Amino acid sequence: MIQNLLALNWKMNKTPAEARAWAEELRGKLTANDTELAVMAPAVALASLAAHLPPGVALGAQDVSAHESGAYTGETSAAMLVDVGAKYAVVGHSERREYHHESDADVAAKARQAQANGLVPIVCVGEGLDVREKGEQVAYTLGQLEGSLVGVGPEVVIAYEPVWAIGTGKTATADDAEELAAAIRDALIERYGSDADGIRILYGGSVKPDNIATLCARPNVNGALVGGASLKVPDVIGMNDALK
Ligand SMILES: O=C(CO)COP(=O)(O)O
Repeated sequence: MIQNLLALNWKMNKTPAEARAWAEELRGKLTANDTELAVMAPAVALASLAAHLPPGVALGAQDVSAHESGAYTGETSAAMLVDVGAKYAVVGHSERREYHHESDADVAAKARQAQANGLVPIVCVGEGLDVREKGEQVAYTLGQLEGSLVGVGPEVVIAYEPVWAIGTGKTATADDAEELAAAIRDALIERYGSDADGIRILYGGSVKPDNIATLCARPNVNGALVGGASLKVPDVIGMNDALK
């Protein structure tokens, strides 16, 4: 049985003060279940969250540099993220791929760098609307996955996020999510053998308290990567409770 991961991607929302208020509001409200909860916060909010998150809630970054250290103005290294208490780093989110032109090779380099420093990369893949309309979502997404995992070990989380479902209110059906998650699982088994057994595959795209249970009930979907619904504590409690 793989433990579900509820990964909250705040994107570019919340100052450190707002992050602290969110963490304090969350305190005492989480009922224990088998789900791991993790917050992917803006880098400048990580220290504040590390000091104020309820025990057991993990911390993550939304990106990480592909480089160890040095003259890379504006970047944040994996070692810095580990030092501030992060366990995870999202890599290859579709917004990074689109707005920052990150290629699969860039994403793989970031994932390798994360792993080399003990961070668990959450590698994002998923097709756009044009690909979905042509029915080519499986081949496209598996191609992205292959390129994004070059040299990357099995200590990884995969997030399937169809771009057409992100922030649009259009959720993939549980069948859509499972179709891709199962294909991703097969590709991971081919790549890692039995080491793939424990790899969590998340679904992301307009996940909310009222649809998360259905999406994550499928055998190959082991949690969710949530944007909009991660910002308000009652929604987070609702999603966490729904995964019981
Ligand atoms: O991009 C996402 C999480 O990484 C999904 O965002 P929404 O949940 O807002 O659709």
